[in-house]
Amino acid sequence: MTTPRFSRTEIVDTASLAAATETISKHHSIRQPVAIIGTGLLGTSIGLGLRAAGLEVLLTDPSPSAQAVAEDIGAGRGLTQEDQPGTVVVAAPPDVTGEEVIAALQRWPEAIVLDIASVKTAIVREVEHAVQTGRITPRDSLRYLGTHPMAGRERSGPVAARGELFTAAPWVLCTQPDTPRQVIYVASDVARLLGATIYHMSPEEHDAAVAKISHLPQIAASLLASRLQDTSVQALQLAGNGLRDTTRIAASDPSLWVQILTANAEQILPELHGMKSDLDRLIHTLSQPTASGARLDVAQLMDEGNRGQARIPGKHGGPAQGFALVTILVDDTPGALVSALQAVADAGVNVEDLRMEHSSGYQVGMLELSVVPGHKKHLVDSLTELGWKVL
Ligand SMILES: NC(=O)c1ccc[n+]([C@@H]2O[C@H](COP(=O)([O-])OP(=O)(O)OC[C@H]3O[C@@H](n4cnc5c(N)ncnc54)[C@H](O)[C@@H]3O)[C@@H](O)[C@H]2O)c1
Ligand SMILES: O=C(O)C(=O)C[C@]1(C(=O)O)C=C[C@@H](O)C=C1
Repeated sequence: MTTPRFSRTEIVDTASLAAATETISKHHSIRQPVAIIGTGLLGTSIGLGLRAAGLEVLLTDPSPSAQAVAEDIGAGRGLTQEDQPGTVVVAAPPDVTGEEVIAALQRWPEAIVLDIASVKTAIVREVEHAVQTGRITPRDSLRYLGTHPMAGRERSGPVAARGELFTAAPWVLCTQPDTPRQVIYVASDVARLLGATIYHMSPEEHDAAVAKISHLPQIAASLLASRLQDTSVQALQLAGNGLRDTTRIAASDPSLWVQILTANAEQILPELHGMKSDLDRLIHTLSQPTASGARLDVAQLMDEGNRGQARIPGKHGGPAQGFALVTILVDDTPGALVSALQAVADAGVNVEDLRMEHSSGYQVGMLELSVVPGHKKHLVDSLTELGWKVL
């Protein structure tokens, strides 16, 4: 069960397809109802997205309040003993996901069972072990497919859920050589209906990739933010975007990350050693900053960072697209943000990305919009004409 069928990564850019046709096809092969096991951030977001696509969704969570909130915000209705889901999505913490997958395969002998945990090899091994010990049959295990949506937030629980969380996000399907087509279709359709971009990888390829692009960034952000514990309030007041950009995910749930990092330790360790050697190099260089070659070495380190950063794909996949930034000063009053965005819409310009910055002590915010470079001048002119202050 561990040999990858896909030696290369296959990409089906469903988000671009959807954009081209302006609508995501609602036709799908998902067997209903869909049961979601675990109604935290991810489970509830999936429920909301599938409900919006018109699917029947059943919810269950050992925390009655998490389940009640998920039901109240419209992610589905409570699962009952009599229900026979056709598809099950396990959205529980990683260290109980394997057991929940096995329990679902046992309890609903016809259902296709997916999980969305952040690590994949450990869970595949648990399912294999359940086959070896006779808890489930090899045939049962074929109804399971491990998946991972590469979208989330630094907050947990159903209150933070959003049905649009997965729009244009990568969604990995850890397809195995013997995974039946029907199971792949169902998993693909779940991701596609939620607006995600599908990638096929083996569990091992997945875990190696996320060690670099998700787990190391989390560690770096946590270690960096940890330095702030003893930083004076006066110094923290000066914090600008640099600190905010590099520490957002340090607010993530520690119990989730304990599970992720320990489950993928084997893949993470080489990344940590690589980072340690870069740090050692910088410490060595900066301990004699005026020595011959020191400045060159620092410049090289920064340049290596530039090169790595430039390789991160942009919003639409592929090479990073350099959007132009337009910053508008917006009053900190109700409705001001809506008016600003309406003015942008009236100018006929699409917003590729946006963020809001507040300077402490001021009653104004800075609305930073990313737009296609060719549209920048027209947008700035239109907004200025309407009386908006564009920085
Ligand atoms: N948070 C992210 O950014 C993110 C992104 C992608 C994937 N994931 C994965 O999604 C899964 C859920 O993460 P989350 O962020 O939604 O966490 P969360 O803490 O918001 O929700 C987890 C939910 O699972 C419930 N739960 C605990 N034990 C359970 C069990 N045995 N059976 C069923 N439910 C159980 C909890 O009560 C809670 O409501 C994890 O496996 C995580 O690795 C998280
Ligand atoms: O954007 C965030 O807040 C995330 O934590 C998302 C993120 C990531 O991109 O690393 C974190 C862990 C998950 O397994 C998947 C996605």
